[in-house]
Amino acid sequence: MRLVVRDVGFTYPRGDHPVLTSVSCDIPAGTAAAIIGPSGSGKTTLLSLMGDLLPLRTGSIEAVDSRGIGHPLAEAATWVFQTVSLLPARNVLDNAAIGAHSDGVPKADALSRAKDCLARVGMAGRERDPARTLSGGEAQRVAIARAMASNRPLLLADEPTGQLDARTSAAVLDAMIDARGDRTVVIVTHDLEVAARCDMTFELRDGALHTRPGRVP
Ligand SMILES: Nc1ncnc2c1ncn2[C@@H]1O[C@H](COP(=O)(O)OP(=O)(O)OP(=O)(O)O)[C@@H](O)[C@H]1O
Repeated sequence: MRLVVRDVGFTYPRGDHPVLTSVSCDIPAGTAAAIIGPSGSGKTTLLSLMGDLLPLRTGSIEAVDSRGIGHPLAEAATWVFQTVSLLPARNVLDNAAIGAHSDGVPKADALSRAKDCLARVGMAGRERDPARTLSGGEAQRVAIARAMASNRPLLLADEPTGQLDARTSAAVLDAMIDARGDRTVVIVTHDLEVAARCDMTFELRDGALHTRPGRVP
């Protein structure tokens, strides 16, 4: 799914100044894009607009398929949030399968996909553990596996590896990016190492996006 953002501005209802003034970008299908920028520059705000978690008032954001047909952002997007939420009493496998299953993937397929994605993020062998027994970084990896296992064509991730050490973070990101297929991945991060693993990097500064060189050769 191609993501086309045009002239997006945004001011919070009680905000005294615009967080975003004129944001534009065009992210082709199957691309992993990083959004970096100083704290408070509006990265999470922009990601929330991309996933229709905040109402868009100025500009446009479109998720367009290969036939040029636009799709509702809320239906196209799956999320990895900064603060992970898992169902604490359910096991790791059920948590990882829940996104795909609730989107209509038959249960057996959802479980098998979830198992594969858990292995990719280094959680093989932990499938039967209750989610409440996981560390923060393990829970974060299950949330990433849950998003990877879903069918949705747009993966929006807000600091997805913030609780992982550098080595695990690199391995998990590579797994997420390598498994993207046609899925478009947008990652908000402070970490330039994370951005360097993506195909494109945008810097959000003074309310606008600036393109930076992408993946480090
Ligand atoms: N609900 C809200 N109401 C009013 N202002 C808000 C709200 N949420 C965020 N802001 C403000 O909007 C600005 C951008 O916030 P946002 O969380 O998008 O930045 P960010 O770049 O993701 O920051 P960080 O890197 O610190 O997570 C900040 O000045 C913040 O205080």
